Amino acid sequence: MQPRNVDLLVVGGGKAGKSLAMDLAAAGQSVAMVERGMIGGTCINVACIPTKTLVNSARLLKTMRRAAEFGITGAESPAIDIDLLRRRKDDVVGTMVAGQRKSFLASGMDLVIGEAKFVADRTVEVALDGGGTRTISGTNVVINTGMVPSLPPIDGLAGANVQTSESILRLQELPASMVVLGGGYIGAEYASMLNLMGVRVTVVQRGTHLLGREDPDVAAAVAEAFTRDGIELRLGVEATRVTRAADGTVHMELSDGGTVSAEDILVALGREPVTAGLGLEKTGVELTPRGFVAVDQHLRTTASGVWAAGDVAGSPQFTHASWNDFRILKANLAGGSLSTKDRLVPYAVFITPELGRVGLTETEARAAGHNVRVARMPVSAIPRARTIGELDGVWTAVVDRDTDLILGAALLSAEASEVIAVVQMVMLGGLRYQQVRDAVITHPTMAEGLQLLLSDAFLE
Ligand SMILES: Cc1cc2nc3c(=O)[nH]c(=O)nc-3n(C[C@H](O)[C@H](O)[C@H](O)COP(=O)(O)OP(=O)(O)OC[C@H]3O[C@@H](n4cnc5c(N)ncnc54)[C@H](O)[C@@H]3O)c2cc1C
Ligand SMILES: NC(=O)c1ccc[n+]([C@@H]2O[C@H](COP(=O)([O-])OP(=O)(O)OC[C@H]3O[C@@H](n4cnc5c(N)ncnc54)[C@H](O)[C@@H]3O)[C@@H](O)[C@H]2O)c1
Repeated sequence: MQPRNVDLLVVGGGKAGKSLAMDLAAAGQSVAMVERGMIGGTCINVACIPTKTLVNSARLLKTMRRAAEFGITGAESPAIDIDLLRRRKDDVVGTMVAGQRKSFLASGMDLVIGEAKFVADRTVEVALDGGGTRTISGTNVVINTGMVPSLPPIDGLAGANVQTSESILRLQELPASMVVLGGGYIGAEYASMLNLMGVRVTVVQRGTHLLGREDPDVAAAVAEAFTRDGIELRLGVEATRVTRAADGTVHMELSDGGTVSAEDILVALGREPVTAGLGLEKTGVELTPRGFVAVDQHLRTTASGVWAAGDVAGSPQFTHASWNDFRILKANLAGGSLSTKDRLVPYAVFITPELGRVGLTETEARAAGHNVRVARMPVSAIPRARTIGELDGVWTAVVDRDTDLILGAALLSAEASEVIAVVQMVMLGGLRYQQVRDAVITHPTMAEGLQLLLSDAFLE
């Protein structure tokens, strides 16, 4: 049977792919999108949205425990009800998934639920969810298959019935203790959240500091906050062997000869691109040495008419980066030449207090040859932090001494995920740091703290 040919075939309904599919279908193009089951993609189903919903509950619990400090009595013994917690998370996710399905169908796209595999040039065969197969080809094809948790070959790990960032969302009971293997973004967010929920947490991290991509002083401030809140950190060590005893307890042997035991284990050792088994060689798409789809700065793969976007294309692993990939693809499919080069991609790590990041770290700025000034300020200096009783954290910014432009910032505090967007806009607008320092900013807000940070008191 001849494959059905469409103007656009999207393989994997991630942020970039689904946005493009809806957009072009609504504009009248023939579009098919193949998705193997997670309507709306990773972010909505098993990543950003459920985790941040849970983080919100964990923070609320923390605030309620401090109620008396804020002059409120009657909330002395708040507790997590895991069933209600899961129900709220499922409600938030379910509502968003339902909304997505509606939008997909309203756009006029052909939504194909099943597993796609390339069988020829720009052509996939789909093993349909309901049984049977369908073959579809596209004049243009976008690969947006994302990433999945990786389980490295650590002795015993595969047989230890471990939790990943996906399975942990289905927990029926909160364990009394948890070892979190990996101190990157996922490990740090879960460690922080579980600890607030009353789980005794130990983080095992190979690197000498948490959040390996951050400056050592920023990571040290995170480590200090974690330790103060009762999280145990085992830094600079690797897990060498993992076993789960008959009573369910997990035992981990470490490279320094130490051991850690806990009721459960979360593995957060990074994610791997979904490219194996996709049959990409059948359509002439090459991979990078690490298994990502190789793309140029316009998101073109090595095969004519085949594009890739999001995590699988090696874009920064954030939903907003994939969303920006959509904009680039949309322009380039129409003959434009938008590029991923030099784009400013901020992010926030939703630990408590949270870390907002944009631009260069101090280490990166110095390595790039900038003549650097560093601003560093305890969050307790910000009036708003006093009124909300959130004094933990430190803000840093890196300023170019020659141009007075802000090169980057790391804000560890309450509301840092919001304030970092202000810094991003300052950077995008090319404002000098003095223009922020001397502007009129609403009092008392956390954003106002940027003026203090960039004043003589804190800028070296
Ligand atoms: C626990 C966790 C928390 C996170 N928190 C945040 C956060 O707070 N903020 C943030 O910006 N980012 C966060 N991220 C990262 C973010 O989730 C990803 O960067 C983003 O979802 C990547 O989207 P994407 O467009 O690459 O594709 P994805 O959303 O990953 O979509 C890929 C889709 O392809 C489908 N697929 C794969 N193979 C096939 C196939 N063969 N056939 C058909 N369909 C297929 C999959 O089912 C999936 O739906 C988090 C990630 C994790 C794991
Ligand atoms: N808020 C957000 O935007 C957010 C939240 C979660 C995840 N994400 C995205 O998801 C991606 C994946 O997150 P992740 O945390 O799984 O990966 P990661 O790469 O950030 O962290 C993995 C960590 O595991 C450590 N590690 C590796 N092997 C080890 C070993 N054998 N023993 C001990 N430690 C070891 C590494 O040193 C690293 O710190 C991130 O890069 C991020 O872009 C984003």
